[in-house]
Amino acid sequence: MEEDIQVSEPVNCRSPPVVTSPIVGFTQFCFANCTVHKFLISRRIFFFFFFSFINKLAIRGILIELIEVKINYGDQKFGGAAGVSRGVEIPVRLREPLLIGGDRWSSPSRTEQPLVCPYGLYAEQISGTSFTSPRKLNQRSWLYRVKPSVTHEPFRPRVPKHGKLVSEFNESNSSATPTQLRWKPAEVPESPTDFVDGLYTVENTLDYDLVNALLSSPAVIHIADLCSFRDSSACLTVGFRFVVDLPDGPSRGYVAEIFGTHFQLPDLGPIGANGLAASRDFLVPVAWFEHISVQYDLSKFCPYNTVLMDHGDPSINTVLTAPTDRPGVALLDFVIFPPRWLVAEHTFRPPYYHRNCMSEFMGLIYGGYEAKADGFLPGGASLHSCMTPHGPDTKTYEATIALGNEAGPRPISNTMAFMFESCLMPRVCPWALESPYMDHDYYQCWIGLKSHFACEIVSEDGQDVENEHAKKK
Ligand SMILES: O=C(O)Cc1cc(O)ccc1O
Ligand SMILES: [Fe+2]
Repeated sequence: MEEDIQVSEPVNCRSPPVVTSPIVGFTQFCFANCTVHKFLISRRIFFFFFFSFINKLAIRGILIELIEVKINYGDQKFGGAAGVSRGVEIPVRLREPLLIGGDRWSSPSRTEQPLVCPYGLYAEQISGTSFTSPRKLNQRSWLYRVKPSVTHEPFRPRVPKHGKLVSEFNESNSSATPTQLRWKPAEVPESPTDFVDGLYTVENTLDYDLVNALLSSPAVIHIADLCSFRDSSACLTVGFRFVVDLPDGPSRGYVAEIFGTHFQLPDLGPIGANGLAASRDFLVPVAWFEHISVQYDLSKFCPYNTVLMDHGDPSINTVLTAPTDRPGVALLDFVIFPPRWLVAEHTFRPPYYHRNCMSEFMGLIYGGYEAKADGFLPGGASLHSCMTPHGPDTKTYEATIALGNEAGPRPISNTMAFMFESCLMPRVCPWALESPYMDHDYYQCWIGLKSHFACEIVSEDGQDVENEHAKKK
């Protein structure tokens, strides 16, 4: 926008800034608790995206998983709280002053709202929680802008032509299924496709009880691959306007959007003060109008893992969590499966077979995934709904058993999978179920699991089990 000026280098921001203008308005009204979208984009776009959630007049948080595209905000300037995303409770430097020209402060020193702000800027508050939220939960930022954000023309609806981006869910556009679902990676379209047209909804979670009881507001999850470096995630705050640019060409990915609570770093409990995602690694621009609220390079994640026996629960690799009112129950956990060493002794090391009362949407950013020898590919996705059984495919199981108990420490490398784990029941959109990329043979990856049951006592070190395997070969 013409009145916007470029103010200073964003702190830690690695990609060079590109000045863009918002040209498209899009307002989304969301009535579900969780929705998953995928998108494919094939051309550079200038995109103005305004997620507006009006149900119960609440502002919510969006998580965008970024793979290859760069996101620039169209017109936000930050001073005061220094671009701290209200969507993520991360202890970043508060009260960072706005830099203009790289060396001068514009943040008012004594008050958020002086009669006239430095440089003649307008002060504008953006509230992430209700005014009266308890202090420890209250989130807001003060922005100092060339012009307040109210200076815009009326919004025009901008809906994708394909009609597969939805935010109001009902019996006709979504259904729940206990079947394990998996999608192959979709191809990036050859025709020019911008972020809006490339975005489509995979699933949502609608919790009627919660909605009816007004305990928690509906939420939407989108999924997308978007970033200029492949290993990055970003947390965007609802209500922010941003521009999506494609400095590195076509991209595809995952966007998860939630409504209900804000993302925050998980408590570390007995892990102690260090480990997992460190707050210092969340890149927060200071005084810049083109930025993502919070950007996080997944390769910085410090994974914890079992060091003696048994396979730990994936929650150990939670990057961000959006809690519900129930302790330990997440509206959405963002969990990753990064490169790491496997060292457990006398242990089945891959993910265990399981049924989870939470639902699991997974995607693969690059490499392979430890539980699937075939079929789960970068850009693909899987959904294991509440209580849906899943686990390693037959090849992985057999290969693991074949290694036996003498398998030494082994690195898992060149991999980055992620999971969106939600307490809500996912409802899948018909176009996702009927997609040509749907892997209709997914169930076959387990059908080959043989019975190794033997009516004899097997020793706990698994020796006899191995013999039994050997006999059956
Ligand atoms: O299902 C999956 O592959 C995700 C997952 C990984 C793991 O290591 C343990 C449990 C789990 O749900
Ligand atoms: Fe799982």
